[in-house]
Amino acid sequence: MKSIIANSLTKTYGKGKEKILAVDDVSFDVNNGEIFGLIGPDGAGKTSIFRMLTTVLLPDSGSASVENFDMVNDYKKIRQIVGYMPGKFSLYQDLTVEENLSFFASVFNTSIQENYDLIKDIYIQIEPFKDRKAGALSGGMKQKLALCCALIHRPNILFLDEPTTGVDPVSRKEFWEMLQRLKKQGITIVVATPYMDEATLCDRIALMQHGKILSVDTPDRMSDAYPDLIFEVKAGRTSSVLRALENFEPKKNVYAYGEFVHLIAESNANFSTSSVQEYLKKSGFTNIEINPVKASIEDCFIRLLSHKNEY
Ligand SMILES: Nc1ncnc2c1ncn2[C@@H]1O[C@H](COP(=O)(O)OP(=O)(O)OP(=O)(O)O)[C@@H](O)[C@H]1O
Repeated sequence: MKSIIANSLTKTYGKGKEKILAVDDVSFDVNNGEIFGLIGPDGAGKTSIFRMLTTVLLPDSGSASVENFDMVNDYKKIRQIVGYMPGKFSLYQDLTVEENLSFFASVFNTSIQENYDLIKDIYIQIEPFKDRKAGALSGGMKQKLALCCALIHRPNILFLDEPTTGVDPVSRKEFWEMLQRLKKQGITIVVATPYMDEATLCDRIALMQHGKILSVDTPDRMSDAYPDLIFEVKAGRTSSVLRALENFEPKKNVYAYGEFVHLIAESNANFSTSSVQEYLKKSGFTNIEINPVKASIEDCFIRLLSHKNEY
């Protein structure tokens, strides 16, 4: 069963020369009970898609249904069954943790007690600070409170817009563990994130850039379908290795990848790791490390950006 079906959603902002095409003919669907990730850099159009699907924003054209409710005609019904955690901290800074939660519960005619079992795992971690003003919480605690508020009316679908931006790595990991637990309770989760490493924690992902979806699939299938060879190369300073390999042939692409440089070659290219070794040695590099690696989602994304027309 589909939780969300989006058909050719398009959204522009502004007029004339100022006109921005934020969402460009986007279609995708989300299965019931899955964690679906919209992955893309700032400005890709993720928030605009979320705002349309949660009925905060009307599309210029296109349509969508959420749990079989039409985004325009049934917007009131959709608002009852979705939880939305916006990217920017949306809670009332001057209200305490408990007051924020009570407020969001009252908006949906429910109470903290009624749905406590759903948020318990998360709320328990911030309950010791329930009398603290939300504005005085750490980033990780704010995020947990915002998640509790988005869940307090027991939504069928949870929309999380960049929930881990500005959160430390330990809290990020804990957050994703919480999402897996919510998924087990049957909640469909749609999460927008600019972090490529979070893509592998989703069941399926859509890679986005400039308002367009470039590819939709499971993270595993996406990386298995990567058609080229990737070698990670290390030999001292990444920037120097990168500069040197930019002139190496036959290569298809080369870019910095953490402490490595990723060198891409066509699978049928006359390419050997020893020729790269030789080339780098001749260019004065020592301690050269070169290994074939499997494509990460970031590699897939970079490829899609440079080969848009092939897809
Ligand atoms: N209210 C608005 N008025 C004008 N332009 C807007 C408005 N909201 C978004 N945009 C523009 O639309 C494009 C898509 O923005 P959107 O917020 O949907 O992307 P995003 O992927 O969520 O990125 P971010 O993380 O930066 O919010 C961007 O170029 C943005 O500047």
